Parts: sequence; structure tokens; C-alpha cells
Amino acid sequence: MSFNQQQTEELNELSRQIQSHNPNDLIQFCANYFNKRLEDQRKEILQKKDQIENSTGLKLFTTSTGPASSLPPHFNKLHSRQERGSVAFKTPFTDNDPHSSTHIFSPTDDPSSPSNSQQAPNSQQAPNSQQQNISMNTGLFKGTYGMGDPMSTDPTAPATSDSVFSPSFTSNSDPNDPMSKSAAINKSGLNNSISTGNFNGYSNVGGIANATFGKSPLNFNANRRTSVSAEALNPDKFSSDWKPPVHDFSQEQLKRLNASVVKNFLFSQLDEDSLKTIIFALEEKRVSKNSEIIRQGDEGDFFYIIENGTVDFYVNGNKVNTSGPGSSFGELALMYNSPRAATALAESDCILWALDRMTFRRILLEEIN
Ligand SMILES: Nc1ncnc2c1ncn2[C@@H]1O[C@@H]2COP(=O)(O)O[C@H]2[C@H]1O
Repeated sequence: MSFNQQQTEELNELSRQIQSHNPNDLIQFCANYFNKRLEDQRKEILQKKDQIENSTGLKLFTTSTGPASSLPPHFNKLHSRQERGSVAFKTPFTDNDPHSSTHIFSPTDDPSSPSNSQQAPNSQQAPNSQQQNISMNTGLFKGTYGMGDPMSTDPTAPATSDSVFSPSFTSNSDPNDPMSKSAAINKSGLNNSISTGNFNGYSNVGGIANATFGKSPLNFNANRRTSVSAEALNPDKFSSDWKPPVHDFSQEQLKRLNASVVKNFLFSQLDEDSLKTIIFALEEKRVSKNSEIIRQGDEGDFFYIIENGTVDFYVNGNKVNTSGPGSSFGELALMYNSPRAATALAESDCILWALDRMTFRRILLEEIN
């Protein structure tokens, strides 16, 4: 088989990058490289959006304006969409998180260096492990950072109803497209790297202890996988009768959800039904200090929101990030069907809310697409 022109150009450029950086971790480097390519491609589409709309008269990205159904009684006090703020998907690792006043970047980071393994080559905004990004109260779903702005230049934001993909650019039936509606995951095929059982009460998952600042406490990633098995990600295995989980909450949990997570969980692109679905699909998970919540290289199983506590992130053993209450993490593997990009360790006892992979993809990503 011969490559077409686009494929040849992509491969040539990748070769050039590899030759110029000579990375130690080739697989990680390639992953970073293509993530950056994806970012750039989306950014370009955003920048051309108005131009295309003006010249064609077509509205490429419509915003859902349908009437919202009512929430169940427990959530009558949920904030209105306006009160929840404007939000869309944002990953805080490949560009500056506007919530963080302490986010520090080094423009000279080597993309293949362990401290920067999620960062794409040539990025001007690489998180530097020597300059820790302490982003308390920041997160993917925190509002007020210009999300919902159709011309937002956040290249990492997945498609929202206002942004990113034009109908001609992405096919909803392309299983290779990580944002494809058909690229659903068969959860039964997933390896739950941190099983729900580990969260039943405070536990020390993985026995990781004595974390030292800036370095992972143990060689926790020795068995790092560099790809996610085709079986786990086979969209054909998605069952059409899938239903999102509906959990029972105690009054006390509802109160906490209402007071913290829901307030910070700003799914402004979701209609009330979807918001309700997401909220009832959340599972409370408590982890004890030093527990491994996510292991780099594993398959993605849950997306997490931090209600309480602090979580540290390590890439190839180097601490790269810290998140606190209101932040969320674990979105990358679910969004891109990729291995976990970092290890997440509880820096303190934490209360987390976990959203399973299927609900994340089927409700959240589809809804904001
Ligand atoms: N510097 C970082 N690089 C990659 N992932 C990070 C980083 N800091 C925090 N994370 C989070 O760690 C998570 C590990 O699982 P995911 O790859 O699904 O999603 C990742 C991010 O949410």
C-alpha cells in the first residue's frame, strides 16, 4: 500500500521531529506529537469558523436552545445554566489554565522529557516539573474562562455545540475519530485500573506511601502500557441498550453534591436532562492519602471530580501537576481512547466523584458536541 500525499507529509514531518528531538521515549513523543497536531487542526478550524460561515451562509456550530426539562426534586436548587456559568471542556495540561494564577510554563521543555510527556512538541506552554503548577480550585469544568466562546482558542477543548468540528470535518461514524459518536467504548472490556472496591472507605490503593516532592514515591509505572487494547476500544462492541448508571444518594451526599460538585461542575453546554443523567451517574469515591487513583499507561475507566483533598500528577515518575477541590482529571484517556497520560496520587485523603467512561463519552462528549 502506498501512502497518499497527506499521509506522506504527516509521516515526513513526524520523522523530522523525531530526528530533531531524538526522544528517549519514542512512543510518548509520537503521542505528544499527534496530540499537538490535533490541537493545531482544531485551532485552525476555530479560526476559520467565521470566515466559512460568512462565505457559505451556513451556521456550522449551533447551540442547543431547546427547553430544559425539570430536574428531580433533589436538584431543584441546582444553579441555572446562567448561574453555572459558561463552560466547555478544557484540559489544563496542554495550555495555560486560566483559573490558575500560579501556572508556570517553560517554553524550552523537551516534549519527550518525563516532566512534559503530555505536552506536544514545540509547545510554548509546557508545564515544567521544576516549576510546579499548583492549581487549586481549577478544573476542566470550572466556568468563566471563556468557554462557550466559539472563537475560544483553547485547542484542547473538545467539540462543544459552539465550537470545533464542522460537519464536513468530522464524521460521526468514524471509529477512528476519538470524538466520534460511534467511537463508544465497551466498558466490560476495560481494565479498571483502580477498581471501585478500592474506594470503599479510605484505602491505600497500591500501597504507595512516602511520596517525596517532585518525584513519584515508587516506580509505580514500571509496567506502563503504551497503548490501549483494540478489544477494549472496539466501537463495535458497544451495546445499543446501554443505560447510564443511576445511583442512589443519601441526603447528606445530595447536600454535598449541591454545595460543591454541582456548583463547580459547570456543564453549561448540557441540557437539564443530560446534567441530571451525569449527576446521578456519579459515584462517590474516597481515597486515602498516598493512594494511586490512576496509573499512567492504564486504560481509562473513570473521570474524576475532586470534592475535597489534593491530587498530585506524575508523568514518568516526575511530579507535573497538583489539583484541588473543584478540579477534575482523568479526561484525556476517555476523550482520546488513549492510555492514561499521568499517574494520579492522592496527596491527602480525598473525596472524589467518579463518572464512568461510558457515561462520560455517551452523554458528556456527545452532548457538548
Ligand atoms: N501534566 C499532565 N499530563 C498529563 N495528564 C495530566 C497532567 N496533569 C494532570 N493530568 C491528569 O492526569 C490524568 C491521567 O489520566 P488521563 O490521561 O485520562 O487524564 C490525565 C489528566 O487529567
